[in-house]
Amino acid sequence: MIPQGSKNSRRKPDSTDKLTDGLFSGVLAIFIETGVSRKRLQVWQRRFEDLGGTILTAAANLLGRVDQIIILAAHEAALSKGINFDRLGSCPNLNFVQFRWVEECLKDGTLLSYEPFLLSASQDEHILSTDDSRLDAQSGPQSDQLYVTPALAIVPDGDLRACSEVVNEKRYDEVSEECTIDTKFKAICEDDMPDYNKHISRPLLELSEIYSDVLADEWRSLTYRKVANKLDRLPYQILSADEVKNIQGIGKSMVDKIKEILCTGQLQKLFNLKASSQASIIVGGSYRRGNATCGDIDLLITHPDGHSHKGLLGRLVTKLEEAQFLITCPNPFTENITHKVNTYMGICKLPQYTHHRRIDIKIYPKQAYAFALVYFTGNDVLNRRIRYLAKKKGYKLSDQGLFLRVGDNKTGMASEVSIPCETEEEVFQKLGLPYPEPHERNW
Ligand SMILES: Nc1ccn([C@H]2C[C@H](O)[C@@H](COP(=O)(O)OP(=O)(O)OP(=O)(O)O)O2)c(=O)n1
Ligand SMILES: [Mn+2]
Repeated sequence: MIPQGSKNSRRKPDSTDKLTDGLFSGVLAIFIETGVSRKRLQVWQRRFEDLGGTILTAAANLLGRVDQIIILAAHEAALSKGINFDRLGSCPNLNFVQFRWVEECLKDGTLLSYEPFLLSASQDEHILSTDDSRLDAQSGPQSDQLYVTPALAIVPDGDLRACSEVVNEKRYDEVSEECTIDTKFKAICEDDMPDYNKHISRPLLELSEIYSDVLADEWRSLTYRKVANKLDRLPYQILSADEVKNIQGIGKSMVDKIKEILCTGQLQKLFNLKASSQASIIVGGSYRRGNATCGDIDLLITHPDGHSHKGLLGRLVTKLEEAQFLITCPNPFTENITHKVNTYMGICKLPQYTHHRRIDIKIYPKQAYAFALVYFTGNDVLNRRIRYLAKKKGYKLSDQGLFLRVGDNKTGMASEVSIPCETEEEVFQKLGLPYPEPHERNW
């Protein structure tokens, strides 16, 4: 539970306080579906969440966990549906507010006071339990039966008469003493919300990034990012996976992942993806041969799953440009469609250095990687020799593979399918050569 007054710099919004992105940031709400069209409800809910609000289900068990929550409903009668007041009962700032408040906030671009939009309700279980025959959702609660308890602070100062028809006079004083507009807004606006759930949201965000940057699965990436954002906005700490079931838009498989993070402190799926993804990267050329100086950087990349290398170069280059490592060139890509090799040829610079360096990044499919490694490790003299040797043996050797020549050697025609080699050792073996370590390839 968030102790009252433990948060610093909470502000009371005023009409000049224009908020946009985080308009509903830190606001926990339960939307009561009764008495409003599903479409309208969905529009409000989407806008509310997009602007930072968190929607909980009516079944949310928040006993002792939150100090501020609003119940949004079309009208007072709708409040009788589906709210478990036992579970919300210890929330000191529980407000019942018309949907119109959301609409007006959106129109105004500011977080408006609840005051003009407050609904009267009772948490008395005898009156508001869903199966209570005394409540009629169509005609609304009978006025003489509805009253407010101090814990349910819904009546604003100076507005006591407005509710006089439905509020038991005897309880009025208690209510007004405890409830002021200030307390209602106390927890809503926060300049710097503590990171209650970063330990859960961080691994989910990492998953989102891997899905987007490495696996090009934007849909999954978005799903994880959305859930991580929802958790970041919560003004309380999630202690059990059961609690996230009550947050709108978090499905069973996500609940399972959150449960795993809470129980084990990590996420096996993330661990596996990290272990298998950004691919296999080797710096080739003179660097790999161990030369003291290098003319450029030759990066060779593949992905072990055989297909995730596709589209990787674009995403990688974008990231490295964003990191200001790669210097954008006017036309940096050359794509060899026939052989499915992606090449970036450009310039790079580390932030702390003044010198720029030439860099080539080449991405190969897994089945060609061993041949590419041999070729781009070089040196060029060795390459010419082994190409010549391969030709004499009836093959054509390139960075793409080892192809059996067809017809007579002069035509240069070769099979389209390479002899499979997974490692450089195998390439040299197929050519009948002993394997030279990279540093032994300076011919
Ligand atoms: N005409 C060429 C050019 C290159 N290569 C192969 C062998 C090279 O070792 C490798 C990388 O090319 P580089 O031009 O980057 O050469 P190095 O990395 O060997 O040397 P440097 O330090 O000059 O970059 O590609 C080749 O076989 N024939
Ligand atoms: Mn080089």
